This record gives sequence, structure tokens and C-alpha cells, in this order.
Amino acid sequence: MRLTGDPAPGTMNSSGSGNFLLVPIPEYPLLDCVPNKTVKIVVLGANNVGKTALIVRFLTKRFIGDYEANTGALYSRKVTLDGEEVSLQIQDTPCVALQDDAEGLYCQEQINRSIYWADGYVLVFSITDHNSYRTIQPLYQHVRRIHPSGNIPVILVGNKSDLLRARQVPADEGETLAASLGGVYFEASARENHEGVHTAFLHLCQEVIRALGGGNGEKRRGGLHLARPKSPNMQELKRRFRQVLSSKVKSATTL
Ligand SMILES: Nc1nc2c(ncn2[C@@H]2O[C@H](COP(=O)(O)OP(=O)(O)OP(=O)(O)O)[C@@H](O)[C@H]2O)c(=O)[nH]1
Repeated sequence: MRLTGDPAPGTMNSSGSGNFLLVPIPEYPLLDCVPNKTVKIVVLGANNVGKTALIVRFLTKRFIGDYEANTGALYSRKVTLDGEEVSLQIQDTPCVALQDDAEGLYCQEQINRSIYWADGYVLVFSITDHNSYRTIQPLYQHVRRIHPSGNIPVILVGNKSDLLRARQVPADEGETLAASLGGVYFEASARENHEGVHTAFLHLCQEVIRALGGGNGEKRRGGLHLARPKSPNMQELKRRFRQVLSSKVKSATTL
């Protein structure tokens, strides 16, 4: 499957690559959306697993070392999937955490809204953090409670695969868990490798399109419209780029 960015007025080429452009989403109306062709993905997981890093890597091909704990930015771009133009929207989320009994989840209302809104789910843990792995099963059950019927397009991503010496979760555990959720397991490193991240997101896009039967996600919800999560988006990403660049310049000049 091929994925290419579609330059649009007002977009920023933050990666230096003409193919990867971020498109800010206007609050109302969704001017950049391709009518009836919107793929909505939410990225979920425990804290510090690399949710933001994975999204930024996928959209910009870049890895930015440090991110503020995020409050849930929504990113959007037009893409061509298998020759068809679609609007891809990716929702970053604040972290979820296991409750003390290790079965329930602390999960903000904002995350529930994102889960309801989305068509496809990226469940992320860090291979260096077994606790983050343990959140995945309850997290998936939580998604299931919000979408009790039907197929849920999901992928499981074991991030930070560059930190092999610190590995706490063997790859076969990831594979087994993904299979039990009805999804595919990807090990990835947002830090070191764009390809793995790209392949994982692309796979999910394809699964979503298949699940929607080429139509729009609203169909699945019987026409019920829920306001999408709020979107700080491009300004925030630009600010983070500037912050990282200025700290790099500062440390270079103090050397
Ligand atoms: N070594 C390594 N570090 C990573 C990788 N991905 C992210 N990180 C680092 O892990 C930390 C957390 O990354 P984030 O993307 O902010 O993680 P998050 O899951 O969005 O974090 P919260 O918003 O706090 O839930 C940062 O210091 C990143 O630099 C990776 O693939 N390898």
C-alpha cells in the first residue's frame, strides 16, 4: 500500500520531505476533510511509552527527544491510500494508568471521548516497561466496553525497540497479546527508525478502511455525531520544534 502526503494551502513541511505534511484541523467546519473518507485513529497507552514520539515520527519522519506530557493533540493530513484520497486524523492522548487492583484503569473522560470517536486504535507499550505492557489488556477491554459490537481495528506497538538491553517484554509476549486482541504486533523505535513506525500506522489505516467498507466511520455509529476531541495541533508542534531547536543552539553556544 502506498501513502503520500497531499500538499494543501497553509501546511508546514516540518521534515524537509515533500511527502510528509501536517495539516492543521480547523475546529469547525472540517474544511480539510475528504467527504465520507475519513480515517480516525487514536493512540493510547501508559505514560512515557512514546505515544507522541510515534505520531510525530510517522507524520514528520523526525524524532524529537523530549515532549511535554501531552494533553491530547489532534493531527490531520490528507493522504492517498491505495490510490484513494482520504483524510487521516490521529489523536494523541494523555496516559492511562492501572488502578491498584491492576484490573481497572484510570482513564480521563477526554480519552473516553477519543475512544468513542476513533475508528482504529494504536495501543502502545514500551518494551522496557512491563507495567506499560500490563495496561494493554485492561485498556483493550475498556475500548471494547465503549464499542461493544463489531470489529475493532487495532494494532499493538512495542515501542523503544532500540533499548534492547533494557527489554522487559519479550517479543513473543507482544505477539501473543496482539493475537488475543485480534490485531497485529509491531516492534518499533520512534527514536531510531521511521520505517517500522510507518508500516505499523499504514497497516492500521488499511484495517480501518476495510472495516468501514470504504465508507465513513459515522456509518458504524448509526449517524450519531459526537464532537471530536479538541485540537491544539500545529501551533503546539511548531512551538515544540522551536523549543528543541533553541535549546540545541543554546547548548552548542555554551560549549
Ligand atoms: N530510546 C527511546 N526513547 C523513546 C522512544 N520513543 C520515545 N522515547 C522517549 O520516551 C519519552 C516519552 O516519549 P513521549 O512520546 O512523550 O511518550 P508519551 O507516551 O507520549 O508520554 P506521556 O504524554 O507522558 O504519556 C521521551 O523522553 C522520548 O524521547 C524510542 O523509540 N526509543
